[in-house]
Amino acid sequence: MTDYAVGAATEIRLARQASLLRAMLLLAACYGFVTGLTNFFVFSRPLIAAIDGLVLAGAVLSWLLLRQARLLWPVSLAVLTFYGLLLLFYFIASEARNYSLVWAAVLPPLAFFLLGSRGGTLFSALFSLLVLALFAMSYRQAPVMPLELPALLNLGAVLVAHCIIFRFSERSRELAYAELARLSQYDELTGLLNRRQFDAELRQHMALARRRGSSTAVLLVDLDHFKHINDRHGHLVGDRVLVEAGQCISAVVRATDSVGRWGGEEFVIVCPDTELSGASQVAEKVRRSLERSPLGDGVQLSASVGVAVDRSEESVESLLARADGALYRAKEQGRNRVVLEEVMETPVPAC
Ligand SMILES: Nc1nc2c(ncn2[C@@H]2O[C@H](COP(=O)(O)OP(=O)(O)OP(=O)(O)O)[C@@H](O)[C@H]2O)c(=O)[nH]1
Repeated sequence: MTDYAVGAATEIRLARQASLLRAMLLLAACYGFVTGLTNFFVFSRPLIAAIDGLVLAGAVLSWLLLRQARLLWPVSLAVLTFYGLLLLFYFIASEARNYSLVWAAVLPPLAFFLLGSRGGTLFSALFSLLVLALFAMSYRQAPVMPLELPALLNLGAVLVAHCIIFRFSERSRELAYAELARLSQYDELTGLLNRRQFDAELRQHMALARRRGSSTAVLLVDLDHFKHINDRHGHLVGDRVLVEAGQCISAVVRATDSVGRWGGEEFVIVCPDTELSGASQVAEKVRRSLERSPLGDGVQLSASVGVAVDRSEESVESLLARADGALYRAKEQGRNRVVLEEVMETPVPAC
């Protein structure tokens, strides 16, 4: 995805995480309120009612903290840890007389969604180990543990299955997201930046250059008579020529320059901190390198290059349009050449 798209997708994910966490906190608050009143007034168990009160208080406090978006991750971790430990304590305090431990199965999916695959795995593994340790200890102190062994084994197995399923699902989501990000930034055939991403990088280079008082050069490179190559050698060879032309261009420019595929048989290069004279040398280097190297199993080709350098307060579109104008003249003048933008004469003030 472009930086903008990646940012937007991340915002959506964070908003969804916050929504789920709020829904869970609401559930915990209602549960704490209802069971607290029931345990206090109906069953006369003030200790258990006090734990219910903690469930309610934890939910309200976390809800308030969540109003600050930057606290989402720490609040998520704190909520999972707090309720995980409270759950185990509740189970022990109620002498395992209720089914509160089934809530243990809710924590791993929540942890994977809120903390990602790595954080979710770590949290769920630690929590599952704690639950298993509790089983083991309770069984050594029988008859404190009234739940039957098969029920406990089933719960343990559900916890492990949840860890596997939700880790798999979260990893799949993360991999799909990374692949979408790659596809939306790079050209599928050549692996160079695509037009949108190149545009975003050019915008950034120009803004930085403006702050530093330097200039940014743009070079548009168009392979000459590419249609003939396709017609004579076929589209597969044409594709290979495009891939190798991209590699050839990337090999001769600086690591700080960015190379993109502008579309079809046209490439674009941005050279930060570069004046017109420097850009003209880069363009000549690119042109000569493409002319010298037979590409796609021996296809000889040439390229025309148009060069422009940004002017103060100029837009990306206008800079690219001037580079395109220079490229158009290179084609008109017979191809296989570098043409620089027409430098505007500074008007001489009238005496
Ligand atoms: N193999 C292949 N060909 C492509 C691709 N994209 C565009 N082309 C071809 O590139 C050719 C461009 O043709 P023109 O725009 O006429 O340009 P040209 O033949 O290079 O001529 P000049 O630019 O005027 O020198 C067309 O035949 C397109 O089909 C691609 O991804 N793969």
